[in-house]
Amino acid sequence: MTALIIDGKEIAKRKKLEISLEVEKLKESGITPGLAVVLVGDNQASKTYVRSKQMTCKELGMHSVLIEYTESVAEGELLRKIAELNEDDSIHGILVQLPLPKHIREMAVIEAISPEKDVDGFHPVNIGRMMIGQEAFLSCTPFGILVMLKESGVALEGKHVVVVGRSNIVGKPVGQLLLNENATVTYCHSKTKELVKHTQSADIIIAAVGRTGFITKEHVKPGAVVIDVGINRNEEGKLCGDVSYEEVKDVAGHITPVPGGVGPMTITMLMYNTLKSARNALNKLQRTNN
Ligand SMILES: Nc1nc(=O)c2c([nH]1)NC[C@@H]1CN(c3ccc(C(=O)N[C@@H](CCC(=O)O)C(=O)O)cc3)C=[N+]21
Ligand SMILES: [Mg+2]
Repeated sequence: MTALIIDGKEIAKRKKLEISLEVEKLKESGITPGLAVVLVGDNQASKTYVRSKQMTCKELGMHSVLIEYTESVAEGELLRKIAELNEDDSIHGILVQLPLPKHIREMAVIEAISPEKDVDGFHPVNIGRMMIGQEAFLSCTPFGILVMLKESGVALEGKHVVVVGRSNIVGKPVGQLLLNENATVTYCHSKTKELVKHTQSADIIIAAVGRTGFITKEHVKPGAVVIDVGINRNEEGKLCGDVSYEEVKDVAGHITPVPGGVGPMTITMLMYNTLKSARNALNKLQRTNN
């Protein structure tokens, strides 16, 4: 048996087409969705991601601005820029590329972004709202995973999801999002005992550990859905997932590749969130004009 490959790139392409049509409509109402990306330092991977986000904005007819700082920028300067972007009506989404240099408190920066423009869905207000099932910006990677599963016809209700990894930007929110879909969710992490026992009982495994090839065929129940969130680079700079793809694909029912899986969905949901924020801004404008 060989797994069905969940083609993230293809699903992203369809979603981007839908988004671009919505952008067109919004433009007719006089609003162009705008995304501001803040990049600090010259981390090569960060630069690549940021470029890709900007290209996608352009492709979808959205406005984008890039604000760059050197590694030594003061936290205060960053916070002042964010305050300015919060007030800028041409900007509907603000994204500060992570990670930030050590002298900058990431949480202070994230909390400075207006929750209404937090298209990353990292602000505690959006995380909290998502947790209690309220309207919120959903974190892009978890949101992208949810869309991929739905588009692939994977049922979630009553299914056992095992999330391996508990980061604030992937592990924790993806588990919560799938819990909201009535899945039964287990979180595993570096201190988990007998990891294989847990993952072997999973209908869906979300691998978000940050270690190349960490999930092997022994972890996977035959027919399970395996979502690989890993974006590791090997010595040659090649992108590798957290799943040993070649062996797991013979056991799993569905699998996502790296590249071409979760990554393209992450960027697409960022575009979706920016569109949504622009739509919210238009609605607000129309309410105050009435
Ligand atoms: N504030 C903030 N928001 C983020 O959303 C954010 C961030 N910081 N810091 C870094 C991570 C990483 N991330 C990715 C986005 C797209 C791909 C992606 O499109 N990957 C392609 C391949 C890209 C390549 O070849 O390098 C793929 O998997 O097919 C990967 C990773 C967003 N992040
Ligand atoms: Mg830091």
